[in-house]
Amino acid sequence: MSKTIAINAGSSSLKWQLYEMPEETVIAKGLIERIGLPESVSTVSFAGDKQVVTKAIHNHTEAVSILMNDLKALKIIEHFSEITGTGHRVVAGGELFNSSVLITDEVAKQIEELSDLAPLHNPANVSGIHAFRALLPNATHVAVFDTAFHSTMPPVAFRYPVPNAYYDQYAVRKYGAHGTSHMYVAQKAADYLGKPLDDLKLITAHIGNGGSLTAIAGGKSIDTSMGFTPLAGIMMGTRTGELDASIIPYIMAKTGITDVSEVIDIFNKKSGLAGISELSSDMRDIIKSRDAGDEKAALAFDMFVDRIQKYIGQYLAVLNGADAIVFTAGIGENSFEVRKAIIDGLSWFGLDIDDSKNVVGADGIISTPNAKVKVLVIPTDEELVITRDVEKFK
Ligand SMILES: Nc1ncnc2c1ncn2[C@@H]1O[C@H](COP(=O)(O)OP(=O)(O)O)[C@@H](O)[C@H]1O
Ligand SMILES: CC(=O)OP(=O)(O)O
Ligand SMILES: [Mg+2]
Repeated sequence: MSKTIAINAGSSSLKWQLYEMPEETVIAKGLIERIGLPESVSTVSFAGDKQVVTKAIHNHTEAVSILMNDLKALKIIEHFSEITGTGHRVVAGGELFNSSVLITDEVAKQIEELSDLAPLHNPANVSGIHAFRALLPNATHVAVFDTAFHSTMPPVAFRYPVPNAYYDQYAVRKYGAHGTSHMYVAQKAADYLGKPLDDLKLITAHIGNGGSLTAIAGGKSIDTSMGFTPLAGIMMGTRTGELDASIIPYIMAKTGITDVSEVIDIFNKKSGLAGISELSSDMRDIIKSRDAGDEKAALAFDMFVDRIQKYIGQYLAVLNGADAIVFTAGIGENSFEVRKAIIDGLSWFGLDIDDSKNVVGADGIISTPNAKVKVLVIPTDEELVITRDVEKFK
């Protein structure tokens, strides 16, 4: 018996779970959310109790300190040395990492150097790695990459139509993200549908603060909406998703911004739901304001839904039809409003939501029995996938 902790740093959150392994028993888990927003919330569940603390948490380094402090203060563990394994979600592995690896000084450096491919994420992932390697010098530390699952994409999907030299010399290509989540919910969907994953065509929609859709055939990622970095694809909490690259020099010329990284920073951090609503990046806030009559929040909601519908349309084409669409992550798991708005607009494709199943706490199939393409809600478990990978190195 030994304890392993999985650390999942997202753009707005830090999720962790401490497991007794190999039993996969969850000893305690935590969710630090709304990082960087007013009223961040830290929730720890342990021994049947739930502690919820609301306070400003400015960045992921602060979130990691809170987590470490809680482990001892809440008596979840007596000594840090009880933790013999740590698994770290790393968003970008580039072409260097196609599977999980043991973290050495060299690997930690490489992950840091890959930050250009995930500027909101890899630096946060690295801060968790450094903190835990310093705290637990004798534990097994493993990096689990979001991009690994997408390494099966064919060139027709992962190449950009730019001159070949950019790929050949600089590896400019689509890498995707959220791979552990897409993989996990695809496997679960096969269980729900009662068919082998090998025989299924699925569209998985991981919709959180960051979000991506993946076309999965026979359990393999064949296309995904995130790109060279997690800026691409659907509209997100603070990110633009897809847009015409010509906008960049145009905005620079019009506004007088001279540093291109400033524009990219605006596209990463001040756009998406936050940019259109001028209110919040958080879908709960958007829905509340829309319902209260706020027009900008309503437009933000509608644009968000529109972009997801378009990717579903694309992937129905890429897969030449699909057996099911799976919703997961913060918004996909929790917002029946978002799910309904998306599916109601796709009835021509044989999608039909069952309102009595599309409710708070939905889990499993939420489409009607006659729907040609099934719709499912499956809570993701990136932490479990990460922890299982740590065990392979122990
Ligand atoms: N009950 C809910 N209704 C609507 N949206 C929700 C609900 N709970 C969480 N969300 C949304 O989920 C998003 C965060 O998703 P999450 O997967 O945790 O993000 P991250 O990308 O940081 O991992 C936020 O936009 C939040 O508003
Ligand atoms: C890659 C990415 O956007 O991750 P998250 O949704 O956790 O921010
Ligand atoms: Mg996430």
